[in-house]
Amino acid sequence: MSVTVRVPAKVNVQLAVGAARPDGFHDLANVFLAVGLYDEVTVEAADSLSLTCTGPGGVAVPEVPLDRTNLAARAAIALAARHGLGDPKVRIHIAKDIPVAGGMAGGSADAAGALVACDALWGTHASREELLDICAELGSDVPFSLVGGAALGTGRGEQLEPLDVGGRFWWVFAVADGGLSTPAVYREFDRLSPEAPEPVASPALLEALRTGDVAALAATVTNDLQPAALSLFPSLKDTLDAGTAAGAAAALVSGSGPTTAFLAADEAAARRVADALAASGTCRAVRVAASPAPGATLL
Ligand SMILES: C[C@](O)(CO)[C@H](O)COP(=O)(O)OP(=O)(O)OC[C@H]1O[C@@H](n2ccc(N)nc2=O)[C@H](O)[C@@H]1O
Ligand SMILES: Nc1ncnc2c1ncn2[C@@H]1O[C@H](COP(=O)(O)OP(=O)(O)OP(=O)(O)O)[C@@H](O)[C@H]1O
Repeated sequence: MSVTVRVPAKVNVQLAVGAARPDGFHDLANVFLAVGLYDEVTVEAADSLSLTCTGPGGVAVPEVPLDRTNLAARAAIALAARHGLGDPKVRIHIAKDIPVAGGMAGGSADAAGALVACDALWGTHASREELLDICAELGSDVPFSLVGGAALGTGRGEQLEPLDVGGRFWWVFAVADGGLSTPAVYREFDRLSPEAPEPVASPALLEALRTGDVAALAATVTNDLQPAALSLFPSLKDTLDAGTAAGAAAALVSGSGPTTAFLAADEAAARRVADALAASGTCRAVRVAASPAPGATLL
């Protein structure tokens, strides 16, 4: 028997970042929105833990580790340990469609997917709270990958409050040539903003989400990590400019980057922006997706 779980990517429509905490993390006001780009995690019983990963068209994805450091493997190990199952005897396959190291929480999605899939395979019946606890141990973005939709993340982003979304938002994502390390971007943030104020969610942005108002959301999206990502990856400015010139309602770096995100008025506008970005030569690939999207879902 095998179990497959589908998990979404995310974009941060507001990422307000405070000063570094003593534990090295940063307090956030992190408004997550799940978008309709998905990885699928399939698990089946085996003699020992093993992992495979393929991208679109079944090609290998060399950036993704296939050992026990992979977040999906770590999720299986954590669930098995909590339930006294020892080393997990499971074969995990990740069908990856979320850009890797792109600031879209692809690894986090795989962790949430593997957790839900193993829980179903093993019949461990973990409660929602237990699943969220394990997610938070695995990474700051992982709890949101489990719940999907839209949520305000506080603390280091792991404490979630679900948010209402009153409509559909269309996005274009420009995948950069190369990746950015999340810790490196946070370190650059510290260098550029040593006196960062306490992060606060924007009431106008939450209202724009609640009413499904694209123009209002476009006017209120912000990412405090954007200057740091641009400092480490200056050519992202060309991508942002190309999307803006093509008529995007808003252009921003997605999370810690280097994927850039463009909010469009509707699906037709998103397709036009995507075509212009693809022709601009400022990015490696372009994806169109709608939000919100559901969290980890058993198929
Ligand atoms: C940039 C975002 O993707 C926005 O959602 C997240 O804040 C990053 O979440 P993530 O990749 O799940 O991050 P984690 O795996 O928890 O942490 C990786 C590293 O990012 C930095 N980090 C992460 C989250 C946070 N609130 N403050 C941080 O400073 C720390 O250096 C940490 O060692
Ligand atoms: N299942 C996984 N999928 C992708 N990368 C993984 C996975 N497990 C571990 N990694 C490692 O994590 C790094 C970051 O990958 P990921 O795609 O999660 O980045 P990201 O989208 O920038 O994450 P975030 O938005 O949460 O900061 C990769 O370079 C890879 O070495």
